[in-house]
Amino acid sequence: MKFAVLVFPGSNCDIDCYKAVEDTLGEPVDYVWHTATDLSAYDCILVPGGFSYGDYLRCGAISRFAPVMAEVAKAAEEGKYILGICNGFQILTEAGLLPGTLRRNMSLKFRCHDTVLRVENNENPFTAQYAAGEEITIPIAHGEGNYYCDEATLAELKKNNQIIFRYVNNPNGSVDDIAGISNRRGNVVGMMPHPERAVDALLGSEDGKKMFTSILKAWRDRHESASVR
Ligand SMILES: NC(=O)CC[C@H](N)C(=O)O
Repeated sequence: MKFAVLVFPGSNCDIDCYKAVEDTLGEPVDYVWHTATDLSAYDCILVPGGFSYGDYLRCGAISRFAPVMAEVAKAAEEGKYILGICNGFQILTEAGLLPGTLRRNMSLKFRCHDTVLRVENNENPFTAQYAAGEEITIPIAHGEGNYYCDEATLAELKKNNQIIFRYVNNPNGSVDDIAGISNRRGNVVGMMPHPERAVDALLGSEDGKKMFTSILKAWRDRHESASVR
C-alpha cells in the first residue's frame, strides 16, 4: 500500500505523518508537493497539519486552490482513502470534500494539549480496529478547531453515521462535541486531533496507531477480496 503525504508551504506535521506511516506500518510513503498533478500511484493521501499559506484569509482557504487538490478530489471520487488532520481537515472542508467548516476556538486561544476522544463510528476504514465507544488520548494543537455546520447538515451527519470522533471534554466549542467526521461514503475523514503525534509511548500516547493500522487492513481486505474474485 502506498501513502502520499501532501506538503503545502507552511505545513508542519508532514514529517510526523511520514514517520507515523514509516514506523507504524513500514509501508512506502512519499512527500508530495502541492503543485503535483498526478496522485494515481497512491492508495492513501494524508493531508497534514500546519499553517499552510500562513493561515491567511481562513485556515485552508488558499490551499484548496493548490493544483494537487483537483487530484485529491479525483482520488476521493475513486474511493481512495483520504485523511485530513488539523490543517488538513480545514483544507478538506474548504475544498468541499467534507461538510461544515472550522471556526476560531470559542476561547479565541490556541489550544495545545491532550484530549480524550470517543470513537463514535468504528465501521470505517480509518477506525475499524478501535472498539465502538472506546476512549483514546490524542493531542490537539489548533487555533481554529471549532467545527461548525448548520442543523440540516448535522442531522445528515448523524443519520449517515458520519461522526467518527467526539471530544469527551470539548476544548474548542465544536458543535455536538465533534472532533472528526467522514464524507457520506466513508473514504474521506477529517479530524482536528493529531493521531500521528500519538504513535509511540515516548510521545505520551500510542492511541493513534490503530488509525494507521486500520487503514492498511481496510486496504488489504479490499485488495485481497478483489484479487480472489
Ligand atoms: N496544527 C495545525 O494543523 C494547526 C491548524 C491551524 N493552523 C490552526 O491553528 O487552527
